[in-house]
Amino acid sequence: MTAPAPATPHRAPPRDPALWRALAAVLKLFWTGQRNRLLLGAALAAFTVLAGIALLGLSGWFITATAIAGASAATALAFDVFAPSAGIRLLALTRTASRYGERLVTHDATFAVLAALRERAFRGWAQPGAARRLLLRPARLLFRLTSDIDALDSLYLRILVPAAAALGAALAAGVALGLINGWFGLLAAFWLLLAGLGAPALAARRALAPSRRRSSGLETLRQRIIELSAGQTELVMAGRMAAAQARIADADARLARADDALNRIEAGVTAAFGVATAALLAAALLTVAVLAESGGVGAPVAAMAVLVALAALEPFAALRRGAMELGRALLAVGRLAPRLADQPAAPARLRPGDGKTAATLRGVCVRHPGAARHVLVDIDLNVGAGERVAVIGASGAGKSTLLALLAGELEATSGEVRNCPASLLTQRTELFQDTWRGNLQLAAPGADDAALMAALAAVSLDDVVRDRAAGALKSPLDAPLGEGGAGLSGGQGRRLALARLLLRDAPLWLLDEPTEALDAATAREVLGCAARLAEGRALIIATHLRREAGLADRLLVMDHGRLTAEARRGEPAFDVLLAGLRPD
Ligand SMILES: Nc1ncnc2c1ncn2[C@@H]1O[C@H](COP(=O)(O)OP(=O)(O)OP(=O)(O)O)[C@@H](O)[C@H]1O
Repeated sequence: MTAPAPATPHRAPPRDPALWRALAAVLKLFWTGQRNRLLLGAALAAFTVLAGIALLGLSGWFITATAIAGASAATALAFDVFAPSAGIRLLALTRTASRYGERLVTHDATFAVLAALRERAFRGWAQPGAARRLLLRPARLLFRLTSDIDALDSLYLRILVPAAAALGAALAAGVALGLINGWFGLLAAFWLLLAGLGAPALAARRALAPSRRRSSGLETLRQRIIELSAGQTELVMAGRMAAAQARIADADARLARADDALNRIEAGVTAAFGVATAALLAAALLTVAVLAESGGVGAPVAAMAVLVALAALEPFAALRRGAMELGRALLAVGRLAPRLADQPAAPARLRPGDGKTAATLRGVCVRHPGAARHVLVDIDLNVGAGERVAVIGASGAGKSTLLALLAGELEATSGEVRNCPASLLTQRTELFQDTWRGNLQLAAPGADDAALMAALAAVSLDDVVRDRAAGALKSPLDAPLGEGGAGLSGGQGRRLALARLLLRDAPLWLLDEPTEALDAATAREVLGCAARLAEGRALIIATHLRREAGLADRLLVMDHGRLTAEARRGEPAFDVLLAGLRPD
């Protein structure tokens, strides 16, 4: 079970220039990724809103004009009902079509951008340093990859698009009402912008803190629930179950408090829109009454003006949701931006080009990120092509770190590392709940079924997978594997890991305690398999076990991060060192 993680600290306040730079960088990714579709979506949204306002205005005018025209037979016969009703139908149809098109285009463009961002973020986290940090907090990685990226959809869908449509509405209403009376148009546009943008802006500002609290509260709640369900047994044994439940209840209560605060703000902004609408309605009625009194406008135009003013405020209400989600989106932007930036390419490893060397290290020191002291100190090492080397030494001496360095998972703090492409077999076999094919293709995404079956045959697992599939599936590789390789014996799991190594086809294999947890007979079988498959490759094995070190032609002794002794097969020291290792 992972150690309980503290609640995520709240990130920099929104005035932080770094946050605005990050926001600009994320918006730039939207812009460069899907510029045309994003613009088309915003244009369709603005058109939908304008068509809605025109529809309401024209309907008001038409109903009033028809009523007045119907007052006498002469005016009723002269009144043209066809042109306005055709206009109403046209507006209704185009509004429906453009709304449908807008939804399609904006969501399609947003999902395309988010999919690209998710891949970019994933690649960012797959960098050696970031991946190692996140492995300590896997629940956070999951949350960041899902919720944080999803939160970015509000930036375009719920903030930029409604804002563009609302501004278009204010402008169009201002011009339409200005044609009736200049001051009327100017003041209406001013009120629309002041109330329509002011209320959501105020709400967004007030909602920043609670929506950040909500987001981090949700992350903490998920993390604690995962910890509780993954570590139930340990918690019960340690008598800490009640405390773990209390921590979940506490996170839940914090989440509920943040939800309450957000609901209050949302209710407030809804009320503010109600007041702003009522004020606009009253002012518009008074204005048209005065204009009608002075003979400036007739009743149909007056009705149209009131409805246009009312309809123009409605698009601003759509900004309400964006305002509530701005805090969450900004928090996501702040957390994601460093991972979305173009990753500096890892310093190019120099590869030995002579065909005789698999790895050369000169004066190499390594320190783990955040650690105070070096784990590897002044390492000089030369491993020939096809050579088999075992690194032995006490637990914590730095053997796994040396392999991680050669695998490219860690960078040297100083010194020079040259090695040919390497594959690492870690101490734990990482197998996932997926098909056999999915588990194997992790090593070679492009490998076809024939190549995968050949790799399984090389480790004598082809019959096992055929038995599992029992002919019921299209391909034996479709057979499912349980989480952590559940359903496989320890030896089979290790052999499956060896098959993956084979699929990578690297000239240097790094084996970290390859048979540590296996019984002697299974270990011999796995080691025989590894020795056969590694033919022609260089092999570096980190081990405490005699049977594993016995594969090597040379033994290297590591002590507190330094290589302190070595012996080649045939030298008396080799047998002495081998004899000092743990027997089967
Ligand atoms: N990610 C890490 N961050 C900080 N320190 C680490 C990290 N990984 C390992 N260390 C430390 O580096 C030192 C060497 O660890 P390493 O795993 O390389 O030793 P090892 O010789 O392989 O041990 P073992 O035989 O038990 O596997 C240890 O003191 C360990 O605590």
